[in-house]
Amino acid sequence: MLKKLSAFEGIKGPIVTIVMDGVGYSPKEEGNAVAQARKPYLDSLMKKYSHVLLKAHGTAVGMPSDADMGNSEVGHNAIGAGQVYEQGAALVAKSIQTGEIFKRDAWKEITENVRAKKSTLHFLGLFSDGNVHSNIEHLKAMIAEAKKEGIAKVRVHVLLDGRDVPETSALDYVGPFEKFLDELRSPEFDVCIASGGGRMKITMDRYNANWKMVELGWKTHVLGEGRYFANTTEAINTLRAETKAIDQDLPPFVIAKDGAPVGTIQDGDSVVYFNFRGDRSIEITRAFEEEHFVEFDRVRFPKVTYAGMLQYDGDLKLPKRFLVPPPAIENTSGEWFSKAGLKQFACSETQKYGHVTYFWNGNRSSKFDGETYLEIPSDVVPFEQRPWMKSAEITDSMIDAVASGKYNVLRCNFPNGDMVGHTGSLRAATMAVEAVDLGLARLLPVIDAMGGVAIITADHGNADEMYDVDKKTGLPKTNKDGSIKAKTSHTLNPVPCILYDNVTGGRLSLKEGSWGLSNLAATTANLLGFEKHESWDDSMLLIK
Ligand SMILES: O=C(O)[C@H](O)COP(=O)(O)O
Ligand SMILES: [Mn+2]
Ligand SMILES: [Mn+2]
Repeated sequence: MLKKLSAFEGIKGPIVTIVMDGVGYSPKEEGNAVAQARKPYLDSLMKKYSHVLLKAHGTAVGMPSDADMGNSEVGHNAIGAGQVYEQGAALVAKSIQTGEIFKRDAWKEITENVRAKKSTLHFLGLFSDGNVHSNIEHLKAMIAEAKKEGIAKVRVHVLLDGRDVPETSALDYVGPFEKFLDELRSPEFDVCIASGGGRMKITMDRYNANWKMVELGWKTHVLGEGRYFANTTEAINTLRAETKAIDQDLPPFVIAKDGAPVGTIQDGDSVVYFNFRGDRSIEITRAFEEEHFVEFDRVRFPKVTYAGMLQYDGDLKLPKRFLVPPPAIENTSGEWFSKAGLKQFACSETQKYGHVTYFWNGNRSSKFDGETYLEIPSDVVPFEQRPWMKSAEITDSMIDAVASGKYNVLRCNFPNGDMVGHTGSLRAATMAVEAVDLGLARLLPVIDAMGGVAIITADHGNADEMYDVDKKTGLPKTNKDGSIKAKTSHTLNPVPCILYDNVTGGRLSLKEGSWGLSNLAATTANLLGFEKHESWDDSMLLIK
């Protein structure tokens, strides 16, 4: 049980954590949608209330190095668990480096299956070195190992990124990768790319937001249905010229030879989904694993030996076979607040719903006792067209939940800074931040009225840098037509953390220090009048 604090009895009203997804802090104004947004409420909070900056990237959130940006999974894991675990990106890299991955049963089953049946080994996943969902180096290591182990035929299905890496960088990955395959290819080893498409068009949907994407991916990778091209470079060049889309939004393509697709997925094949992150892996995994599947008509359901890079959901055991064990995230704040008998409320719209539930609770999909979840359905539109997203509805629901008096601890996520930040539109991203500001201005007074306190923070940066800046010159890069190259990915910047307290008469503040997202759980525990769990990182709270 969490012990009661002796120095402080705890706030009587609700403690509310508000995550402004993708709203990082940078002193640089140019290309910074957060700084440029008209957000009088948030600006006044930064003047009036105790605040600090939190590290939200690199080793502070369990990434392999400090060159790695943060992301929603590692960010919400750290906030919810109050601790830093080595995350998927680091675990897989290590397992490959030590060779452990190839000694485990999952890899052996995948490879023995294709050797025994003389069938094809397929790799499907996000094709970049973004290190958020996947890393192309992991893919290359597995292909090289497959050749070493005498596998005869490999097909690769590539989901183009442009979201965790520069927006039109796909050919920077395709070129060197084709060369890598050319060097491996031999009469005994037949390897090539078989299909692909933009990650926001096919396969990588999350939280059941848009199953049509997964259906289109299935048609592309499994059935080989779609527009044929002779190779990936031709596909990308043609589709870019026709659609003007950035990589993440490019339509699907099928690589064909002599009028037939080169790599459909058939009975007896093995399939490795090489993304390590779960949210955008669960739906396609279900399509490959579920015997009775109702989300769309698969037309053909090949009997394959399937493995995910990691297990994506420990409660649902999805997938059954995985190449590397996921981090065992234990003693989350959700669990211990539940054991303390507290009532918890979590809310976001579909796009971030799993962030405040599944990621928050250490990648568990089931609830702890006393937890209530509310999902507001997201629009299925390009978010630069609706930068306000469902911020008003999230605010309405949070106001109702706070005012109901039923909950001791509440959490919500405003997706705007992140989802609109990923589109690369600076104009829309400033509006996204402004929409969050409107929400805060409505919600926080209700928390006052209930005698509560709020922590306003974020999980990583995104909208704080909307220009792709040349590291050497410090100037924004430009496109061929002279326009500024947009940055669609997250940033390495810290995030704000504001303690909004109008109820203790100034007794509480945040200590100066070198803090990260993993310090939030202990801080919340203290606000509730409890000591932190022994495994959590320290509280930032100073109590007078
Ligand atoms: O999945 C995505 O949309 C991006 O790769 C990462 O964004 P998130 O970590 O904020 O979800
Ligand atoms: Mn996020
Ligand atoms: Mn994001």
